[in-house]
Amino acid sequence: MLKLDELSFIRHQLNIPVFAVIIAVIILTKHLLHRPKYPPGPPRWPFIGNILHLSLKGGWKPLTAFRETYGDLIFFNGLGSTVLVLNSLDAINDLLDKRANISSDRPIFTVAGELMGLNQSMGLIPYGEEWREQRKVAHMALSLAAVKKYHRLLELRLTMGTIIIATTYGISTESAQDEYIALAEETMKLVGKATVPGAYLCDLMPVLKHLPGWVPFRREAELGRIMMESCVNKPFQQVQSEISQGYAPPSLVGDILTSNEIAPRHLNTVKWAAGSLYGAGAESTYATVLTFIMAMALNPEKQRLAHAEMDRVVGLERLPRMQDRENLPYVSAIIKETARWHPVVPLGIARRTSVDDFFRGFYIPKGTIIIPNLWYCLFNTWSNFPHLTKAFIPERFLDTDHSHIDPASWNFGFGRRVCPGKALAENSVYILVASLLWTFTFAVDESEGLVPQFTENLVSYPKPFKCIISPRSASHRTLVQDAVSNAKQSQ
Ligand code: HEM
Repeated sequence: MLKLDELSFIRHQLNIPVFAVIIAVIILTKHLLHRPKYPPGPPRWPFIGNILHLSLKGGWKPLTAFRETYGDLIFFNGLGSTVLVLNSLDAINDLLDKRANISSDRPIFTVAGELMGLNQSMGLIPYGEEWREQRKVAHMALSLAAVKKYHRLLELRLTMGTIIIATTYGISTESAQDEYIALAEETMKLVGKATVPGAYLCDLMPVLKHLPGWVPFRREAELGRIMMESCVNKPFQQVQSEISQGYAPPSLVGDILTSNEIAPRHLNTVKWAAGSLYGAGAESTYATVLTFIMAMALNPEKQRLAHAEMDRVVGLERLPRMQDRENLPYVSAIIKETARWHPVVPLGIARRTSVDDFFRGFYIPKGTIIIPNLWYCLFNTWSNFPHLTKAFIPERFLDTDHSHIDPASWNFGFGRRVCPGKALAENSVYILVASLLWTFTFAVDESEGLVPQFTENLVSYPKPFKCIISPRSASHRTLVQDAVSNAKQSQ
C-alpha cells in the first residue's frame, strides 16, 4: 500500500496525465479482481449486455447451441435482468431441489402475469403464503390417495380437460365440452405463447407496459385477461350457484365450499387453485398423447411388440384397465421413452432466485431467472451415440441395471414446485396410451411422409401431421363402439 507522501513524490516525478492513467488502471484492476464472477455466457455489449442473445423463439435450440461453447451453466445479463440456463440434470437438481429455499420463485412475466392476470394462478404466483394455500387446495384433489377415486372416470378414456372439469367442478362432460373446454383451449394458446421467458420485449423492459392500449402486444394482453377471467370465474360461479340452489354434484370446489367455513379471502384462493389445474394439466397430457401417436407411426416394429404384450396380458375381450399396468412393462417403457424422445415441457417452467447466492463458485444475483434446459439434458445423456439419442428405443427402460434415468424423476419438475398433478397425469397417460394401443394401429401415410416437428411454446407438442389410424380388427372396433355407448349411458 502506498503512503500519501510517497504518492505525492511519485506525482511530482511523473506528469499529471500519466499519473492519472496509473491510478485509473489500479482502480480498474481492483474493480475487475473484486467483480463478482458470473457463470460464462456470450460476450456482453455495454448497457444492453447480452440479454438479447436470449431469444427463446427457437425453443431449446438456441440454448443448446450455446451449450457447446459455454458448458452446463450459461449466464445472460443486461437491461437489469439476469438469466441462468442449466444444461445438466445434476445442476438442475442441485439448484432447484437441494436449494429449493432460494430457487422456488417464478419469474415476473409482465405481459402474461401482470397484464393478463395470470400471476394469480398457481403456476406463476410468487413463492409465498398464497402459493402455499393454493398448493394445499390442489393436494386435496391430486394427492396419490385422492387420485385413486378417479380410476373409474379415467377408464372412460376421457380427455384430461374433461376429467379436470368434471372432478374440479362436477360439470358433466358434454356441457364441459360446449361451454368450457373450447374457451380454455383458446386461452391456453395465448398463455402458452406468453409464458416463454423473453416472449415479449415488455418482459425485459417492463416500462413498455405503459404504452397505449392499441399497441399489438397490449391488445393481445387485454384479450388474454378477459379470456383468463372468464375461464376461472365461469365454472366457479356455476358451482356457487348450484350450491345456493341446494344441489351441486360432488367436486373439489363444491366439497370445499360446502364443507368448511370459507373466509372470503380464501374464496379467491380456491377459485384460482381450481382454475390453475385445467391450464397446467390439460395441454401437457394432450401433448404427451400426440407425441406418443407420432412415435408409434414412425416405429411400427415397437408398436408390434406393444400389441403382442397387450394381446398376451389384456386379451381380445376387453379394454385395458388401470390394474393391468404392472403387467404391461413394455407399454410402460413406451410411455417413458415418449417422454425422453420429446419432453413436452422441454425448458421446464422457469424459476427465479430470491437471494444473492454463489452456485458452483459463480455469483448468481437475486432475481436471476433459472431455465432448466431439460431437452439438452436428455439429449446429452446419450450424446456419444447420437443415433441412439434420436431413435425411439423403449427397451432402454427395460434394462435390469436401471442405467437410464426414469423420466418420472425430471418430466414433472423439481423441488417444492414439482407438478402437483403428477399422479393424475401418469394414470391418465397410461390409460389413454394403453387403450389407443389396444384398439388401433398407427402408420405413416407413405404418400405424405412424416418428419417429426414440434411447437416451441412452453408446452411443446407435435406440429400437425398426417398418419393413418386403423382399428386393429373388426372385433376391436365393435368392442370399442360398445364401450363408448355403455360409457355414455352411465354418465
Ligand atoms: C404429462 C402431463 C404433465 C407434465 C409433463 C407436467 C409437467 C409439469 C412441470 C415440468 C411443471 C413445472 C414444475 C417446476 O417448476 O419444477 C408443472 C407444474 C404444474 N403442473 Fe404439471 N404436468 C403435467 C400434468 C399436470 C396435471 C394433470 C395437472 C393438474 C391436474 C398439473 C398441474 C400443475 C400445476 C398447478 C403446476 C404449477 C405448480 C407450481 O408452480 O407450484 N400438471 N407441471
